[in-house]
Amino acid sequence: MVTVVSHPLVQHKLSVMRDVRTGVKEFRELAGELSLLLAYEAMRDLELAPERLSTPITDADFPMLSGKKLALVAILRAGLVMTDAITQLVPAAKVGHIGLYRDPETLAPVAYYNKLPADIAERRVFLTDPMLATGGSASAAIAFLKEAGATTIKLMCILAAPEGIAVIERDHPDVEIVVAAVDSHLNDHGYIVPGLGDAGDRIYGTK
Ligand SMILES: O=P(O)(O)OC[C@H]1O[C@H](OP(=O)(O)OP(=O)(O)O)[C@H](O)[C@@H]1O
Ligand SMILES: O=c1cc[nH]c(=O)[nH]1
Ligand SMILES: [Mg+2]
Repeated sequence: MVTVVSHPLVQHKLSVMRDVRTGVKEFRELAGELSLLLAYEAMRDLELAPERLSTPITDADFPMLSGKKLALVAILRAGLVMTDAITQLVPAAKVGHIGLYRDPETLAPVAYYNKLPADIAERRVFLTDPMLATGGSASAAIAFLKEAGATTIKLMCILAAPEGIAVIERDHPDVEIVVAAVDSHLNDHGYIVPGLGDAGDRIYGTK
């Protein structure tokens, strides 16, 4: 299942990120802001349970988060800016990191790091990566999470290509995707068109 967050604030911020004139500082800030808005949508179905509390006026039952605890997992590098932002909303969430880069020739994901919370199997996982292009990186990351025992996984991306969505739906039909926009297609180098360029390079200023 794919949820496209069509809220005007999300769409405006994404358009500014796409603009080639947007510099590193603003791009990184916008990626963080968009991540909060995507998380608001992705976490819409978190469970609540009534808890007895005292206001200054009286005692009553009020909704508090219940159910599985949360884990945020970043696909390095670019997913890091998303988990960093989202911890503002859910400070008790544990954070995992999966290091993957895409081989520029084959476009296949290459794994170089993997550090997940020990109790990942008991947590609801929100996997972050700004870009879902061929889907190879996200599919490999989800496979790592499942090997580690995770059963409830949502993938949060800023931008996706139809090709990447199709790969996740094929490899991991149980994983929901929350994204700000789905673009037209991939170019011959595996970049999303019209896209926003290389997210990692634009976040960290490495090009
Ligand atoms: O869907 P895919 O075709 O796998 O492409 C998407 C991946 O490419 C980018 O990472 P990149 O390989 O550039 O690594 P980086 O974040 O370290 O720059 C992006 O952040 C995704 O992880
Ligand atoms: O368009 C793309 C595709 C993969 N990775 C990116 O950062 N951008
Ligand atoms: Mg990159």
